[in-house]
Amino acid sequence: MISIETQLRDVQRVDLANLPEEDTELSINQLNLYYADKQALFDITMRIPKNQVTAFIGPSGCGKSTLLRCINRMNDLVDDCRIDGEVLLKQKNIYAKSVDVAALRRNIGMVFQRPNPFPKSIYENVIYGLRLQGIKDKRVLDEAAEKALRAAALWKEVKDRLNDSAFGLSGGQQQRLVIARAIAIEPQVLLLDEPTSALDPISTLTVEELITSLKEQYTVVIVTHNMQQAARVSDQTAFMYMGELIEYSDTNSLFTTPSKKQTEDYITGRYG
Ligand SMILES: Nc1ncnc2c1ncn2[C@@H]1O[C@H](COP(=O)(O)OP(=O)(O)OP(=O)(O)O)[C@@H](O)[C@H]1O
Repeated sequence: MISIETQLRDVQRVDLANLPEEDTELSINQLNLYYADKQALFDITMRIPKNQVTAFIGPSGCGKSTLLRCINRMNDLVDDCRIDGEVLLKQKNIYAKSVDVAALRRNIGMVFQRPNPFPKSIYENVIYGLRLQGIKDKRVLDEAAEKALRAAALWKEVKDRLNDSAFGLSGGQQQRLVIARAIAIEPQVLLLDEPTSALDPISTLTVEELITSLKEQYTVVIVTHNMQQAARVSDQTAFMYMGELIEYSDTNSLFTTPSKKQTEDYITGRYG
C-alpha cells in the first residue's frame, strides 16, 4: 500500500486560528445540528480559507456530509433537521432570514458522489443554470459552455459531440460534466461530496487534477473517505469523529504530526 506521506505536496501553510478576514471564505461558528432529537454535529467552529482546498475526513457516520450540507443549506430539505450556530460566507450569515436560498445555492455549488447529469445533451447540461437565469443569447451561452468545459478539463473530449446525450459519457466524464455545470454559473464555493467514490482510478486522478486547478478560481471543500486523496488534493484537512471536529490543520501537519491521539489512530488505520 502506498503511504500517505508520499502523497503529500508542499502546501502553503496558513494560520487557521488567526486567518485574516480577507482570506476567509467561510466561518463556521459554534454550529450544532440535530436530526429530530439526535445531535449529529457538536459545536463546530472553523474558518475555511478562500482559494484553497479543504478536506473533511473521518469514519463513516462522523458527520462529514452533514457539515458539508450545512454550507449551502441542503439540510433545509431534511424534515426535522435543526441547527444552531452560524455559517458565514464572507462575513454574512447564510442562515439569516433575508437570505435567498436558491441564490445562495447558485453561489455555493455542490457535486455529489454519483454523477447526476440531466437527460439532456452535453451542451444543455453545461448551460442549464444559465438558461434558468434567463440567458438566451447563443453566443453568450456558447462561450460560457466552452469556458466551463475547458475549466473542467473536458472540452477536448466533447467539443465534437456537444449535442450528444450526456448519458453517453463515461462515469469520469459525467462527473467532470457535472463539475462544468456547477462552475458555468461561476459560484464562489464548490462543495464536493465524495466526488470520485464511483470512479475508476484513472478518472479519479483526472478529477483530482481538476480539483487542484479549480482552486485558482474557487474555494473548494471536499468530503472524502480516502485519506490519500485528502493528502493529494487538499491544503487543509479537518478530521471529524462522532460529530465533533477533532483536529483541523494544514494537511501535511495533520498527516505527519497529528496533535490528537484520535487523529493519529485514524490515520494509522487503528479505527475507521
Ligand atoms: N437525513 C438524516 N436523518 C437522520 N439522521 C441522519 C440523516 N443524515 C445523516 N444522519 C445521521 O447523522 C450522522 C452523520 O451522518 P453523515 O452522513 O453526515 O456522516 P458521514 O461522515 O458523511 O458518513 P459517510 O462517510 O458514511 O457518508 C449519522 O449518524 C447519520 O446516521
